[in-house]
Amino acid sequence: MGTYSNIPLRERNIVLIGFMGVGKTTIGQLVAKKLYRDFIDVDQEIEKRHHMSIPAIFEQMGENYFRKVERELIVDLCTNTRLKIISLGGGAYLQEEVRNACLSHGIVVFLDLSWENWKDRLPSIVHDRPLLKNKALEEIKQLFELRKQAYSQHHYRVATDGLDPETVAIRTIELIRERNTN
Ligand SMILES: Nc1ncnc2c1ncn2[C@@H]1O[C@H](COP(=O)(O)OP(=O)(O)OP(=O)(O)O)[C@@H](O)[C@H]1O
Ligand SMILES: O=C(O)C1=C[C@@H](O)[C@@H](O)[C@H](O)C1
Ligand SMILES: [Mg+2]
Repeated sequence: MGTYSNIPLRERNIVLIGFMGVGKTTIGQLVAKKLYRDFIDVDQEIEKRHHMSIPAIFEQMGENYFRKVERELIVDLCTNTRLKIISLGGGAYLQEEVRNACLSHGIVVFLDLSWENWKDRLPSIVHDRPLLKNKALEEIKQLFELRKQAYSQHHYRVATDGLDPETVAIRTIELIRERNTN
């Protein structure tokens, strides 16, 4: 994986990727707290800037508009900030420009939850994820499988099945530390 940035490893943003509901927001907050770093959740940042919820943005402005705003924000954060913990929205990483910016300037961590475990989480997340609404489980599974290809482009992978958020956060930090100091 090419690295074209001259940002020192220890200063790079840590970027969490993975499917909707795997825990990017939850884990990102914990990692930031443990490392005494600022946390930025891209979905929350877009909601704040628009004074609107993600479902409302999708409904009133459309998904294409959301994707453009999401892409521009992430490229800006990757290029112009350091030392942050950044949680992406689940679909952001499907955009090539986003992948390139994150991989070049940041440390990309893929939170990997199996489909079997993920589907138990669906009832708790469906209400505010417009892409999950009114979809049959089989359709969601196809989306889950389809996106694996993009998520496979990462620096680190943390398998999260059966682990509570605290443990996932600790593993994430340990993994990055181990590799960066060896
Ligand atoms: N390791 C975990 N074990 C159990 N539940 C978890 C874990 N991580 C997150 N959750 C729960 O799963 C739900 C989704 O988590 P979260 O919002 O962090 O996902 P996300 O990856 O940020 O989703 P999105 O891509 O839509 O932003 C929340 O209810 C959260 O409490
Ligand atoms: O996976 C996706 O495409 C999305 C995930 C959420 O984080 C939000 O960014 C939005 O609901 C779209
Ligand atoms: Mg999130």
